[in-house]
Amino acid sequence: MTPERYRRLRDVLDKRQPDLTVLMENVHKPHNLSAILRTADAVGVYEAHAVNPTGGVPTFHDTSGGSEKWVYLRVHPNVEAALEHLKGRGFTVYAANLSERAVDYREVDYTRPSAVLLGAEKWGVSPRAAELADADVIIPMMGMVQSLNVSVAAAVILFEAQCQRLAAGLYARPRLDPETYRRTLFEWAYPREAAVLRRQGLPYPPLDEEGRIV
Ligand SMILES: C[S@@+](CC[C@H](N)C(=O)[O-])C[C@H]1O[C@@H](n2cnc3c(N)ncnc32)[C@H](O)[C@@H]1O
Repeated sequence: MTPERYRRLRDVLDKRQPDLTVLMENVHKPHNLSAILRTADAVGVYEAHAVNPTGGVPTFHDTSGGSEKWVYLRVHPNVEAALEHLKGRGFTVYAANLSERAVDYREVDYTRPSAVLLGAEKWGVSPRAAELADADVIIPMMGMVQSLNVSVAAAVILFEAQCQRLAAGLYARPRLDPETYRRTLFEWAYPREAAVLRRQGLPYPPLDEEGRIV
């Protein structure tokens, strides 16, 4: 761990947004999942969510650019559990959904705790997930094709959120609580050591100014 690398990790962590996330409902193609995580990393999502009925760990593709190392992914067994988890943490859930009731995605205030729900490649957001979400948002389509690729839709909406959050100054100071920040920094800086300590149930040691284990 060089001091430069340690500074870079801190710079990125300083911009992480614990109250902005995505929920991928049965987005099963590894290249789509990976592309969404890559965008999530770019806008500062701290933890992303996926509903995966098989309960398995989603697989990644090289389109992720390694972003699965920097964005935690929490997998839920079904949409009910995922929505309960997010709403219990104060998130408003916006379903990116091509429905009659959907509002233009730019009308939403993403500076408030926001989760963007994305639907499966073929079927879109399920009726149950749409029913549980707080609102539907749509990216207006002016062409012949009805919908965007799911990872493209995610990028359009997440970068609107980034734009609003930049204007509101939400990237100007660290947003993670100090304990989460400290824990995450250790896991990013020393992933192998962190995994061993976790398995042993031991706490992470502190790091010095230059990122060395004390
Ligand atoms: C390929 S689309 C699914 C199309 C599906 N036939 C449908 O009717 O929803 C995959 C996902 O991308 C998102 N998406 C794609 N285009 C969108 C748009 N114009 N507005 C909002 N979300 C969109 C939605 O979350 C959608 O579930």
